[in-house]
Amino acid sequence: MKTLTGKELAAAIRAETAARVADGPQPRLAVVVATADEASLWYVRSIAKAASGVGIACDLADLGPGATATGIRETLERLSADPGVHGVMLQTPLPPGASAQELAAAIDPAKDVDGANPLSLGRLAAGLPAFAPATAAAVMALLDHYGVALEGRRTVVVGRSTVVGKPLAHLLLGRNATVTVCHSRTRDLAAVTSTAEVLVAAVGRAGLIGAEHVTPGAVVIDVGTNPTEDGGLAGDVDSAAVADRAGALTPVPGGVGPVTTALLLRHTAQAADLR
Ligand SMILES: NC(=O)C1=CN([C@@H]2O[C@H](COP(=O)(O)OP(=O)(O)OC[C@H]3O[C@@H](n4cnc5c(N)ncnc54)[C@H](OP(=O)(O)O)[C@@H]3O)[C@@H](O)[C@H]2O)C=CC1
Ligand SMILES: Nc1nc(=O)c2c([nH]1)NC[C@@H]1CN(c3ccc(C(=O)N[C@@H](CCC(=O)O)C(=O)O)cc3)C=[N+]21
Repeated sequence: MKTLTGKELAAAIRAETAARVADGPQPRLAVVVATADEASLWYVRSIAKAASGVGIACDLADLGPGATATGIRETLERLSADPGVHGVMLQTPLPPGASAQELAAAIDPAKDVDGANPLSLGRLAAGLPAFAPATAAAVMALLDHYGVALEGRRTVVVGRSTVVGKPLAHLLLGRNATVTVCHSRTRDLAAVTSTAEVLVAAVGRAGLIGAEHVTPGAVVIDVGTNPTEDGGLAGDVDSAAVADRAGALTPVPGGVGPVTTALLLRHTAQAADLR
């Protein structure tokens, strides 16, 4: 089995972004946070660090876990109207009573670098230019980087969230793949995923995908980032179990994650250019 690492691809995307940024005025990304979730805060810190590495300014608007939907909306509206800000991202999870889907409508689509505004998803579905959620874009970038053919091929996405599964299904359709989307109500998951030549797991359950879910030779992309008891990170795929069956697998950590962060920054540089 081949291991499809994301670190080199992420480094190449960051280098390309840094070169692009060096030519013009400094792009600015604003990240709105309203959570104490440790995994989420880790991601925010890694965005800030990577941004500074490529010459993008990163502002954190930390409203805290007690933030209200109104407070979050007003912050998103203010940042959307601020000509000095080029990218706006609303980090999830949000406090109870605040809906990411509803609030994301307050992000100017021109600054929606994580593709969270429903308008961005609609444009993506219609085949119009739009920012895709960085994670969905990262899956496509990894498939392209490793030369995985998509046209006409059977692809199965496990997970239908607005951040990953749904936008990814549209991106795959746009490349003429044959796409099946599974979720928690799917009957006999293994029977469906076994049809996949390309299988993407975006669920959030460590080790859900085992040998019985994978057909021999399949390319498997693991989006899951599940915290383990020892402070580590596990994917949705039981990598030891599928090692003898999969043709290729992305590792966790070191697979989709680093590419996601790099693409969020590329999107921010693009948003600054397009202004
Ligand atoms: N590396 C990265 O850049 C990123 C990683 N992630 C990770 O990806 C994973 C998914 O994230 P996200 O999409 O936000 O998660 P959500 O919880 O929003 O969605 C999970 C999806 O999985 C489905 N699901 C849950 N249990 C099962 C099951 N037993 N069988 C089949 N489907 C199931 C759900 O179905 P239903 O709709 O029916 O509830 C839902 O569609 C998480 O581990 C997250 O941490 C997320 C974003 C970025
Ligand atoms: N609006 C929104 N968009 C997101 O994209 C989003 C979000 N909210 N909320 C939280 C999740 C989680 N997420 C990760 C991204 C990168 C890594 C990543 O790079 N992880 C490293 C390892 C980290 C470690 O070792 O702890 C890796 O996979 O190599 C992880 C997790 C994006 N998310």
